[in-house]
Order: sequence, then C-alpha cells, then structure tokens
Amino acid sequence: MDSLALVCTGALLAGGLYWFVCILGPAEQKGKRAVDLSGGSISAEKVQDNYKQYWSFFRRPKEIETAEKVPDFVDTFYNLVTDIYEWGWGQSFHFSPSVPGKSHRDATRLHEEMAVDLIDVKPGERILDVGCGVGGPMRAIAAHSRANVVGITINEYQVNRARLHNKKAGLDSLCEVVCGNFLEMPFPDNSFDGAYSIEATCHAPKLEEVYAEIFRVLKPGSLYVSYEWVTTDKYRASDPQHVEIIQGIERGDALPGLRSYADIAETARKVGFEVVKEKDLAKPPAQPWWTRLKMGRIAYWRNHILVTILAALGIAPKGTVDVHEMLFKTADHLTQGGETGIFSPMHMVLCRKPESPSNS
Ligand SMILES: C=C(CC[C@@H](C)[C@H]1CC[C@H]2C3=CC[C@H]4[C@H](C)[C@@H](O)CC[C@]4(C)[C@H]3CC[C@]12C)C(C)C
Ligand SMILES: C[S@@+](CC[C@H](N)C(=O)[O-])C[C@H]1O[C@@H](n2cnc3c(N)ncnc32)[C@H](O)[C@@H]1O
Repeated sequence: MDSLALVCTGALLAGGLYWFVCILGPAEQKGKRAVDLSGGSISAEKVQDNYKQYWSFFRRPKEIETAEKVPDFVDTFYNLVTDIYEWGWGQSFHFSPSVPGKSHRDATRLHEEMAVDLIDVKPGERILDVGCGVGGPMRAIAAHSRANVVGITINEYQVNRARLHNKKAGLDSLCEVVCGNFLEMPFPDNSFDGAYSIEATCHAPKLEEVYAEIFRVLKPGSLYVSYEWVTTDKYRASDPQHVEIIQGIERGDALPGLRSYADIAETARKVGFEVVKEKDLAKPPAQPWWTRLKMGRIAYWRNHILVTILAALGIAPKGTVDVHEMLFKTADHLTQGGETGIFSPMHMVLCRKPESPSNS
C-alpha cells in the first residue's frame, strides 16, 4: 500500500511538473518552451556575465556618452531576452491597443496591418522592416499585402529564428531577413517601395541617423511609417515619479534615452521627409495597450518560479533568472508609464520621401 501511495504521489508530481513546464510554460503562439530558454547567440556559461555588462551600461541611460557602443549592447540585450519574449509574449515584440471582443493575437495583427495599409503598398512591391525582431509583424504584413518584405535586425539569433518561422509559415518566398545595423544598412540608395518600423528605432542613440538611412534607401515618392516609443505631453522632468518610471523603462528595454513626442516629426523633416500624418495611437478612444501586460502578472510569478527551477537544474542558463527579474520590473514601469499617460509606445508618424529633392 505504502509503495502504491509513493508511486501515485510520484506520478502526480511528475504530471504536475510536466503541466507546469510544458503546458503552462509555452507562449501563446507556442514559439518557445520554457525548457528551451537560451541566451540567444551567447553560450550558456556567459549569459550571467553578459547580463552584468548590459546592466552596467544601461543602468543610467542618460549618462551614456558612448553612442557608438549602443548597437552592440542592444545586440547583447536581444540575445538575453529573445527567447523569454517569444515564450511569454509571442513572435511580435511590440504592444497594440486592446480591441474589445478580439484576442491579443488579433489586436496585434490589426496593429501590424495598419502599418502596411498606411504606406499604401501593392502586391509584389519591395518593402523594408526596420528592426524586424523574429518577424511576427513581417509575416502578418506579407500575408496581408502580398508585398515582398525585407527585414533587418542587428541580432543574428533573431535572424535565424525569423527565417525558421518564415519557413514554417510558408512565407519564406515573400519574407527575407538580413543581419545588420539599421544605422548603416547594406542596401543601395532608392531601392525600396516603402518602409515601416515597429517599436525599433527607439534603440537608435540618434533618431536622425536611422531616419536619414531609411530616407536614403527609399525610392522617391514612397512612404515610411514608424511606431515610436516616446514621452508624452504629460511627462514632467521635474516630477521624480515620472523620472523614475521613464528611467525604469529605459534600463529594462535597452534604450539610450526616450525621446519626446515633439521630436519625432521634427527629426523626420530634418532628414528630408514630408510628414503626411502624426498621431499617438495610444490616445483615447483607443483602449489601453498595457492591459495585456498588467493582466499577465500572475503568469510572470509562475514564470519566475519556473525559470528559477530550470536554472537551478542547469536546464536554463544561470543568468536567465536575473534577466527575467529585470523584465518583471520593466513590465511594472511600462504599466505605470501607460496608466499615468506619460509614455506611449505607439506614436505614429507617416512620412513621404519627396519626388524631387527639396531646395532647403
Ligand atoms: C519594443 C520593445 C519590447 C516591448 C515588449 C514586447 C516587451 C517589453 C517588456 C517585455 C516583457 C515583460 C515581462 C516579461 C515577463 C516577466 C515574462 O515572464 C514573460 C515575458 C514578458 C511578458 C516580456 C515580454 C515582452 C515585453 C512585453 C522594447 C524592447 C523596445
Ligand atoms: C522591440 S524589437 C521590435 C521587433 C519587431 N519590429 C516587432 O515588432 O516584432 C526591436 C528590434 O530592433 C532591432 N534593432 C535595434 N537596434 C538595431 C540596430 N542598430 N540595427 C538593426 N536592428 C536593430 C532589434 O534587434 C529588434 O529586432
């Protein structure tokens, strides 16, 4: 009898552990499982050191004077977080307004499709995804528009993930992924019929540099849309609580300093674009974008326990626990940024490259 009870308890525990890790663990879109968490292109034993280096660089973003080092640290950041993002969020690394009656997945897709609808692309045209992540938006946009999408990301691990997902989705004939720096893109002048960036150019130390590069590769007359991370008109640099929230967002998201909403269109014009439209997509009547993040808190606790167990067992790299803790805190800062209204991750700017160069 005793040994039967022991076997039953063992089976229950094993079943429970399997359920905790494999059923609860996977992301909504089943991109990754908890047991497969890695440090991207960083070998498991170097994850903790790389995290420490990342943290000492981005701890006080406003004091960063070495702008040229930012892309390397952003690359490190994405080695550290890509698997966790896919596992806990899905293949689209951005926010979107909640849509009543629709799932997060549908709301995400609608936000992505809006970007390509705005740049008015025809099937077969060639468009650029600036900072493409693992390609969630790229696949939705290619399927919706039938345009050929070329994505660029600085992170090689993401390139491999994106190519794998493109193939699995049967979209590899429409979607191409290139590893490179969006500040010096390996594309000829005037070579794209349109471009978009979704929550990616916020990683550029100088917005002017990435906008100028996008301007260069676009064909005259074509459109570019960006969803930018900004501080809004409600942000007060004199309010210590505002400063704490914004610095928390910068530290946990590899940002060399958040820009004000007022700088976006001005920078686009500075590099030669005509600004066709500008709108903060987070403002009412849009529903809060941070609801999903806030609702996930219980799941994040469970994830943290899971990551801690997996790291202790040597299944996940040791530093994963630190990275997960950082993301946990970032989720709170982002939620506070949304609730106070001082931060928006979707300040939309739609720009056109003029047909002929302006004289100014
Ligand atoms: C555009 C950027 C990324 C935006 C978001 C996709 C990510 C910002 C914060 C991330 C997360 C925070 C909490 C994590 C949680 C603790 C973990 O258990 C599961 C993953 C998270 C939910 C993770 C998912 C992605 C984010 C929401 C930036 C970097 C410019
Ligand atoms: C938050 S993710 C967004 C990814 C994608 N747009 C999405 O919504 O899923 C930001 C992306 O920008 C890329 N990125 C950041 N800095 C870059 C740089 N200097 N050159 C190229 N890509 C960069 C990152 O590698 C990452 O893929």
